[in-house]
Amino acid sequence: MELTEKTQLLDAEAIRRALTRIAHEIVEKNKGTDNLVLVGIKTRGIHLAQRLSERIMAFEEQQVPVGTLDITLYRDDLKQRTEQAVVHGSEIDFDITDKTVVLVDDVLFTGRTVRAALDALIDIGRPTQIQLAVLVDRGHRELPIRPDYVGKNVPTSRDEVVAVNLVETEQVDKVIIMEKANTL
Ligand SMILES: O=P(O)(O)OC[C@H]1O[C@H](OP(=O)(O)OP(=O)(O)O)[C@H](O)[C@@H]1O
Ligand SMILES: O=c1cc[nH]c(=O)[nH]1
Repeated sequence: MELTEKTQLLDAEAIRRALTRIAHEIVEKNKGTDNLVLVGIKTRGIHLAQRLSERIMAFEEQQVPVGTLDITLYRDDLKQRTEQAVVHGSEIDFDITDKTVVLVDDVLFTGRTVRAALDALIDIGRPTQIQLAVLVDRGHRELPIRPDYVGKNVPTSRDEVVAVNLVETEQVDKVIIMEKANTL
């Protein structure tokens, strides 16, 4: 499937400002950083969680731990085109029981990845609360999942793909909409 770049949604400055705002919102909503932990969803959610933790350290002088979850979507039924999310592993070397866990991902679409992440977290421990932070909410939810913190809400068509590029993975910070040239 060919993808072509259509529009740039966020540049590096806009991503920086959105993450700074979200970092402040997380601390404000939770009245500080006590019992707060961040868990990033592979791949880019991990880098965003690390950036949020660094931002919180800069203005609160508190270290918020960052864990990671590795979740992959696969299409299990070509006829129904249903996507399933599978957890491949986690690196959470702290106890999440009695903690407020902020899950972090780059894009929220159907919600299937987040649902798998919620299952994985509940298997690992008993958090007091789980919140969700995403850089882009592009709509088209298939499950009753909503984010608590959003960098940008972007109305999209199903045929588009939102691509988050980060310095850590693509050597540049930008968010673009890609259009599918043809669909199956
Ligand atoms: O709400 P959903 O429909 O589950 O879609 C959102 C997920 O899709 C993307 O991951 P992708 O599987 O493309 O992996 P990647 O981020 O490692 O490229 C994105 O990073 C989210 O994790
Ligand atoms: O557009 C989309 C949909 C799911 N995941 C992405 O990263 N982009």
